[in-house]
Amino acid sequence: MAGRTWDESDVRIRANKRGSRPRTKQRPSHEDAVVARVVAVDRGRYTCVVAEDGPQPRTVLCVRAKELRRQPVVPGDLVGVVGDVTGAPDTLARIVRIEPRSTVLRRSADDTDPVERVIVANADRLVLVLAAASPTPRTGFVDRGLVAAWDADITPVVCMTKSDLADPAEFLRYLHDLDVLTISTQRATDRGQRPEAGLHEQSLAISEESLNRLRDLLDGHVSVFLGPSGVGKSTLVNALTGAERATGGVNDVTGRGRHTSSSARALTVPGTSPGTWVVDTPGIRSLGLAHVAEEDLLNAFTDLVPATAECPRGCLHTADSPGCALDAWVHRPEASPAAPHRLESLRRLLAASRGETPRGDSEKRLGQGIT
Ligand SMILES: Nc1nc2c(ncn2[C@@H]2O[C@H](COP(=O)(O)OP(=O)(O)OP(=O)(O)O)[C@@H](O)[C@H]2O)c(=O)[nH]1
Ligand SMILES: [Zn+2]
Repeated sequence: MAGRTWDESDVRIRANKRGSRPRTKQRPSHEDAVVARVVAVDRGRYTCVVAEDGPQPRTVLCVRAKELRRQPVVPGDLVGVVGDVTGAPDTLARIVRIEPRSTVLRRSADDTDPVERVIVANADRLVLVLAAASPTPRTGFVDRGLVAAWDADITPVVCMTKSDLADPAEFLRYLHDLDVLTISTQRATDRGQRPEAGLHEQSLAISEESLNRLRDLLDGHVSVFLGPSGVGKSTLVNALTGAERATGGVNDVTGRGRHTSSSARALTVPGTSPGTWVVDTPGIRSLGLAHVAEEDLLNAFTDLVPATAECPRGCLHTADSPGCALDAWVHRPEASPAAPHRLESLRRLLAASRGETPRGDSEKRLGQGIT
């Protein structure tokens, strides 16, 4: 066999040899399926984009094949689609396969709800949106978001909006020792800078400099945006994507443009490379963490993990856990100067994943509220 190179014909020969197996047991292979990205889900109809990397991506409306009935298909999913995939009006294609997911962002309705739902697939960034002021940023929201992101193997980003109203630096210090990307955005001050006519006239204009930095951060990624009400998430998503989701203030008067659907949707970002998506999550304010295992959280603190070997069996590593080795370890010379802060962060996040909220009721509502 030396020097023999394999090619496609070899593969076919081997496949034929196995062809005597009863065919009925084999699922249809749908070799003709084209790969598409699910961008929106609405009452059994899936809006998918075919050829997202090509010069002419097109939108195709799909249903889910019977054999996939029990499997959730969510925005961000890459799926195999057969049938009429031209995207012509009144055509309906069929999703026959869900490609393996690189990540899944799940949520339980709250910390005690054992039922978890996949809300977005294949995201690699979770952008936690907070305002520097109005409303006052809450640490609980960030703690919970970080837990959700790390648990799902998604890179968290903290985005502070309204930095024209207050300096976000103080709040961002809270994230000091955590390996978290941060960015701040603000409204445009230049009165000459207007949103393109008719595009997002309802939205406040965001500074072009902020938007450029954001686009750099998002480029080539699938980013889920999550934020409490009123932080300016829609304003930001509109500015980035040219979408027209109603923003606070204006719609209250006109009642126009309010989207009633609360499911996530993926949007492209003009000015970025193909494959860049922003996933908007209207109506989802936070993520219940009932499904998050504490070990997974601990594993995000790679510097602290070895020290837990000295903990008593079953140690919860909380401040009042008897004999937790972490307390002493963070003050040892070999630990980094940041270690005590890191331990504080870990404990905060462990508390969040257990549904404990150290800061009273208003924090609790913000952290867990789902509207
Ligand atoms: N000063 C200032 N105001 C902003 C900024 N971004 C958004 N806003 C305003 O904040 C308010 C809330 O913005 P939205 O985009 O509706 O906030 P949201 O987070 O989508 O809120 P929901 O629609 O409740 O989810 C609006 O009046 C915006 O004009 C900003 O960077 N600076
Ligand atoms: Zn311990």
